Amino acid sequence: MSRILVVDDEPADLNLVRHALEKQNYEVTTASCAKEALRLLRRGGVDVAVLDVMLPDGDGLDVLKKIREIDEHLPVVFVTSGGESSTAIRAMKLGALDYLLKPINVTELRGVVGRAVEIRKLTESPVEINVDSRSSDIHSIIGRCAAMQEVYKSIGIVAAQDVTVLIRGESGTGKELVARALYQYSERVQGPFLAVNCAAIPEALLESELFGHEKGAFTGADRKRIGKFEQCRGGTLFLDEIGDMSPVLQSKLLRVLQEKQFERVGGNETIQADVRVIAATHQNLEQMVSDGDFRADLYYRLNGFSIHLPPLRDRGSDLDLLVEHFRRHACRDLSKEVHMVSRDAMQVLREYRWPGNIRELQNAIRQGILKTSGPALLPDFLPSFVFSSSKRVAEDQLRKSDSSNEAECIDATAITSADEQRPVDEPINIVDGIANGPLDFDSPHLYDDVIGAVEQRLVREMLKRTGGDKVEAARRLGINPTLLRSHAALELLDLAALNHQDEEKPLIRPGMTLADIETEAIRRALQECGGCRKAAAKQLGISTRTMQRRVKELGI
Ligand SMILES: Nc1ncnc2c1ncn2[C@@H]1O[C@H](COP(=O)(O)OP(=O)(O)OP(=O)(O)O)[C@@H](O)[C@H]1O
Repeated sequence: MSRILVVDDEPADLNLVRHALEKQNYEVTTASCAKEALRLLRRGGVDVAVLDVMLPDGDGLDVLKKIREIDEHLPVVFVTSGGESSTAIRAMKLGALDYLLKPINVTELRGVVGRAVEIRKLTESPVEINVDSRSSDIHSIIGRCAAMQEVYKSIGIVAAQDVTVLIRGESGTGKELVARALYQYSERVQGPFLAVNCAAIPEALLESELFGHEKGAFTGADRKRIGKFEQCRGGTLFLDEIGDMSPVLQSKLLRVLQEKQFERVGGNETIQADVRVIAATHQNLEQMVSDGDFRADLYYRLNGFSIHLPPLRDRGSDLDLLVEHFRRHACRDLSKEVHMVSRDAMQVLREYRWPGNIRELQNAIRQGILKTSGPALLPDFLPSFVFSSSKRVAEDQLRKSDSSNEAECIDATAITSADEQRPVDEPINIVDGIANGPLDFDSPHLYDDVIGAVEQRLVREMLKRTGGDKVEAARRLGINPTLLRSHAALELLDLAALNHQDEEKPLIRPGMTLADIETEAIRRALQECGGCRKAAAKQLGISTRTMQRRVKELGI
């Protein structure tokens, strides 16, 4: 139950507010002066304060400043008689949530306090962070970083207002989740919430999907169809990937937003739209406007209130919370008992850049849990793209592979010391001494082991000849890194250095599945195209819609 502190030195007003709020099932605490109010606030547990602007021992501005020292985010609602409104307005500029005029209108009071309570919930306990709670919902928004606190505040401010909201952020940052939160905390919560992904529906069908069509409107329109704007009457329509909307549809959407009217495709009847639109995009709409790909007037209309979701790599220790959240849910869904993520695996997860953000993290944890047989998720169980991008783990692996190679019959380093003594230009038989014992023809890794060992020897030899110049060594070897089999050879050449020189980075690495390779290809194309799916799709020779679908399916 939310606790409201009401402070007023006039007993009649104090009682009026107290009764009005108690009827709403709030727990109400009262005080008649600033000193008493601050004492109660210091004790904690207050969710919202409703304060008279003029108290016998201080005015609203002073009290607000002191409140802020105690509780930075406490929603404060001022109550004022007409004469002190300027103080109340100044207090709002200092961060008070709202102010009410005396005589108090109870409905208004309840509305403002209700909103304040929601904001408090969203900002102070916005997420399920009790990792042991079995009841926690997979759809909870998890995160405590400052940027996410801003998101919660924005949700609190705008959710209950019937305005269009634009949610921006890279793919997989939780835009749909936020849209649902906006809906959930809105007045329209009794109405439907419908979502349309503008990039996933073929252009020709999208208009009819949104606005419906009359029978015979076009070939194949054998019956009248009700579109989402009509279905969603009284509710909230989430238009995802708004940047992919065609110019014709952009105009039609603008009209709905401005005039709240539209016609079905092929129809004359004007239909009233009682729908709140929440739009989302990962695209740079400003750039699209200046390129002429997105209508400026629609952009301004949508951008009236926007919420920006930070990429996962900027969320600091929220990653740990999210990992824990997804571990628990994956275990529950897959009936696995993986009690923890090992420290090394956490390190790998922290070092990865997460271009696919939270969706990618969720999938990585799920895949890891699937592969884990013991009680702890270890780095080896993480998808290869996460694992192999961690430098520290790569070094560990190199050490491991070096030490295990020493013990095994296939040995890339067997004649290294002899090589050191040999003049640089003396001919060498690179396979000599590679196998220092009988080969295990039953080994499933025999090919990789033998070829990998030869590679290592070859790379070492070339590095010697180029005086350690890795880029030159790769060039002279004519190496296509995608074909290298041995991790140690890759490390010797220091792919990071090669990439830095704009050399090709291996797209295909040993152990990758087809899905891994596709994921990697899409991720790179996106990176090269600055996150623009359209351009990346073009680069890969697939349609934007296929790109859209694969990004979701592969959890990029
Ligand atoms: N803060 C968060 N806490 C917990 N789960 C989250 C959070 N943000 C996103 N997720 C989860 O990550 C996945 C992707 O989120 P969502 O679909 O909302 O992202 P999106 O930004 O809309 O992606 P896209 O741009 O690709 O449509 C979902 O499974 C969602 O539940």
